[in-house]
Amino acid sequence: MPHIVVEQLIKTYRISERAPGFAGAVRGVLQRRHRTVEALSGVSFSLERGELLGFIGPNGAGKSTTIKILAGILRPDGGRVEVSGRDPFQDREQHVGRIGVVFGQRTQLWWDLPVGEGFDLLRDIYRVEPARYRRTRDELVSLLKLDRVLDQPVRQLSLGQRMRAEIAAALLHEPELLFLDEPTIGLDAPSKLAVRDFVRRANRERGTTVLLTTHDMHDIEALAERVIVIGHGRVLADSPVEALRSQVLAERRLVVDFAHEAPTRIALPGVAVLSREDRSLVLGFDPARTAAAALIAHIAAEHAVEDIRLEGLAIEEVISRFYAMHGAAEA
Ligand SMILES: Nc1ncnc2c1ncn2[C@@H]1O[C@H](COP(=O)(O)OP(=O)(O)OP(=O)(O)O)[C@@H](O)[C@H]1O
Repeated sequence: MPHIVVEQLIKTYRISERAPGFAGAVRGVLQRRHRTVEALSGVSFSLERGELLGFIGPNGAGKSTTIKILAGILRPDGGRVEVSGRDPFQDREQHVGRIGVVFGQRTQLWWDLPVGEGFDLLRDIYRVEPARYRRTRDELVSLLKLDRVLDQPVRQLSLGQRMRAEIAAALLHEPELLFLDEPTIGLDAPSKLAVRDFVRRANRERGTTVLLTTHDMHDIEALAERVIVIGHGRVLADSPVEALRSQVLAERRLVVDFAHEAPTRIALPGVAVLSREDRSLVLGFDPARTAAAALIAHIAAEHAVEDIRLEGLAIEEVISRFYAMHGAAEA
């Protein structure tokens, strides 16, 4: 049985509107006007135990709404959602004990309490058995390098320290499923690496299922094998990261540095010179017409070559092209 099953999920928000100015305020009191925003318009996917899924999409696509539904915080207006065979909203009490949630923009710790005391409170809330709690806490404190901040109130922590504390807090009760909503937002490079490394280990070593949303495509490249792209409340793609790359870019690039002046053309089907400098060429080629290996073999047989490398588009470029292709970004 999959860990998460989501079928045709629908969620609409009602927003009250009022006309500007005093008259608008008065009219608003007498007669409320509402507008609806369809955040999810039929989202379907499933996730197996132990998977690490990148859940991406432009601003306003519906990612956080989906996570809130999966976490049992929001009730969907339509469709089916099951996590470990349970309805997250209906079975909230059992559900919260099995999941961990990190919202990068919000804290689940107590602002004025020292980090260590916040952890102890979570132990009580989740009713974690004391010996087990100590073991898990000590492990998390050491892996996430939190020993020096345990006595500090959360409000005094740097963003990187706070995020590491948040991740530890979400894992103290050893959840089998972890939702990470923008866990690396605003972090410096070493902190990002530390968070990524930790998430990878939790997934590989403990088998924790992870659903990760992020705008940082390096997170995706470093962690996710599979991505779901959502836009305008719908799933636009659900595929391995590599497949997405080739879906966006049929053409691939080969850069060749020659030991002599670069030729002006390479006479093979589907191969074009994209740019040329005295000793180097950038070639675009369609791998369906000429495979990379055949192209490289052809060039090496005909010319003295100093260096040759295949170039893919950076994942960031792949995703932004994908959003553009599907008109996924907000207008
Ligand atoms: N509490 C709310 N009340 C009204 N509208 C909301 C609420 N929460 C989200 N929305 C709207 O629902 C849509 C989806 O929002 P959601 O936060 O799920 O997107 P997201 O993909 O997480 O975006 P981002 O990348 O900007 O965080 C947006 O149009 C948003 O304005």
